Amino acid sequence: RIRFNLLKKKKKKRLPFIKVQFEMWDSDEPVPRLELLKKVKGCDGILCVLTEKIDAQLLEAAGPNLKVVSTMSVGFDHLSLDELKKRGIRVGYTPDVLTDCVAELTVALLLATSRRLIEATHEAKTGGWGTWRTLWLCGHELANSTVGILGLGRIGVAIAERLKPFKVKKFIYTDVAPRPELANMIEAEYVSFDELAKQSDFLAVCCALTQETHGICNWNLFSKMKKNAIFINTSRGGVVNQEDLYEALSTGLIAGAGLDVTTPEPLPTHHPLFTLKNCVILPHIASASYTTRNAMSALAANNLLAGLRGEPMPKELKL
Ligand SMILES: O=C(O)[C@H](O)CO
Repeated sequence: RIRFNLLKKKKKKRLPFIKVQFEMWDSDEPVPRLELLKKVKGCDGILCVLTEKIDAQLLEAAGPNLKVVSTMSVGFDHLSLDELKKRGIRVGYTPDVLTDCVAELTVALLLATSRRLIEATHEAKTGGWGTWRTLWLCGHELANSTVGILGLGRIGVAIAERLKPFKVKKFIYTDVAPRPELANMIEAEYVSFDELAKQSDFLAVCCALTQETHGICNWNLFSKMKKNAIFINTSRGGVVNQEDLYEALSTGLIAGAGLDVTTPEPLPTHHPLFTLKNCVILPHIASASYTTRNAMSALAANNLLAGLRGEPMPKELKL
């Protein structure tokens, strides 16, 4: 629970001193919903992570004091933006500080998937490693490939910058409109959604989950992709139709998929995608480095405090 009082302004340029009373959920497990609904009552601000749904029900439970919601994430699909806007509640989020970390993990996942590293270590450990065989565990290489980016933002650029030294031949991207200022940084060509599907040897999904992108990676996309294509998703599980992805992977329509995000999370261990050798699934760890998580939490706290002071936030989401 957060209360704040403006005590005094010392000098003109100094930030006003605010006294904040807060209650912290001191566990790595999400706050049980009913408890959260009780605890937010009367709060002036909420700092949340992506497991908390900030929707009309929660905003009603918080009541009219609530002025700021600060999420420790770059993604904001867990926030009902319309409801927040309607109530004049400001929103902080954490872009930029996680870009390097997410791009690094995306490259790691791409290589683990395309060079079949998980399968390979499993074979080595469980007796599958026989004599050297010419086509055993062959994968697909980045050299001379075309890499497609679905949704070009800071993270897409950072991924391309890291992949370039692997001698990628061409970067292509699609988005709602061309983004020349970002595309020029990586010499990426703007193409249609269909061309992205047809041309990409590697396709990295980097778009935010919105009503427009929900389920956008479905049979329509997979059926146009190359047989050797590798599909990588480190954005949100909701952009993928998982039944269609399973079909595409199990029938050899595409070569492999690396997913850091799924629907739901955690993905139940009996889910069919876990049965596929050509699907590498990680438990949503793209931003999981100590440096990045510390930076995200500091930024989220500073967003919250700035919002409570009524000042511009370091990173405020335009509603
Ligand atoms: O939205 C985010 O910040 C990421 O998904 C967390 O890893």
